[in-house]
Amino acid sequence: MDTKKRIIFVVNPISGTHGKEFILKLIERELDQSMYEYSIRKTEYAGHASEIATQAAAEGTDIVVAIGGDGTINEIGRALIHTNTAMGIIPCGSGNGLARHLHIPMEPRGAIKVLNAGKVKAIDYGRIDNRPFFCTCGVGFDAFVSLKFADAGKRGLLTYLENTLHESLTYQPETYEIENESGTVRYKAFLIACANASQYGNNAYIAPQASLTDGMMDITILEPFTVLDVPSLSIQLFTRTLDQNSRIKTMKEKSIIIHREKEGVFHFDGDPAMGGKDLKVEIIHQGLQVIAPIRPRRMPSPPLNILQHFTDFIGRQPFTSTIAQKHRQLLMLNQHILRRLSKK
Ligand SMILES: Nc1ncnc2c1ncn2[C@@H]1O[C@H](COP(=O)(O)OP(=O)(O)OP(=O)(O)O)[C@@H](O)[C@H]1O
Repeated sequence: MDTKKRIIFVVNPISGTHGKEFILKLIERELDQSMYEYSIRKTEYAGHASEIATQAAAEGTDIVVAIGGDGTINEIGRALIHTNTAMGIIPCGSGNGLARHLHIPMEPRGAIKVLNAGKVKAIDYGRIDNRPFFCTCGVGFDAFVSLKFADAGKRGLLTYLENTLHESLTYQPETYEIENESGTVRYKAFLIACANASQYGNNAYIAPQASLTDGMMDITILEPFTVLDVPSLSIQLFTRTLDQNSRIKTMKEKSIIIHREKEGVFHFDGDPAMGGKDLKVEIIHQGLQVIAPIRPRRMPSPPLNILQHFTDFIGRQPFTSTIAQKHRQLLMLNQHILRRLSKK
């Protein structure tokens, strides 16, 4: 009887970085084929990764590996929750928040080694308005940016850049009420982030204390701020100390309801969706199996030089040959710059 485990690699050809053909060759060379038999599927449209993963789980596939970013991970993760199929990750997005939190190496060879080690770990996931998320979700400026970003393809790069940058400068904080078991608290906020993982991606730690296994979500509320707050907020975002800023309020909860003045956009793992005035956000403990490093590498000391960090980020963006890919990468880059702006 064949005792090899079955893996399906799901490639999102349009996600952030890395040439995907190179990764497919590496898989052939580096994956332990005495342990695994594998197949590869490429997504053809948004939502396709979810369909592939749902079918894989129904067929009893052992592991579905996302070759993409947090959007692809969301699609695959939500199809695998509460199944016996584990999710693996070869990080290929522009932010890679979940993979970074799990200490999965950013280089594909290292990520394949993690698959070969085959260590399965159960992690929590969240739901906002019944939509699963694995990294972060929220309302406010971030959700607004995710919506602008989703519309960008239809309206063209220049219009997108112009509108989003302009609106980021004039974005007005809104009033929200957060209801938990002990009552309701009102906040005026630029954004409210509900975090399962500690970061948005690119080591931007919106919820530095968040854990994927504590059954709780870390809520970060960014209250209105002035230009004088910008330097400390931006440094603290990248040095895992944002929770020390006086403009930031934090809570740890299993479940909350966000009440807002009107219906509108929220985001889940960076993708926008429209919702009503009241949004239930909750964490489900250990609902997803993931393949993660046996012993996470020690966390590096907090980076002190934010400029270096930003330069590293810019330097990591490859320039690919087709105009469409360049277009998309520019959009990605802009999205991440805006994400940074939104935390300042
Ligand atoms: N073949 C496809 N055509 C169009 N869209 C796709 C296709 N496959 C997947 N998608 C969508 O592409 C979006 C972006 O992918 P993903 O989030 O993985 O990359 P990223 O945005 O570069 O990474 P990150 O979220 O880490 O910044 C996802 O929301 C996914 O639904």
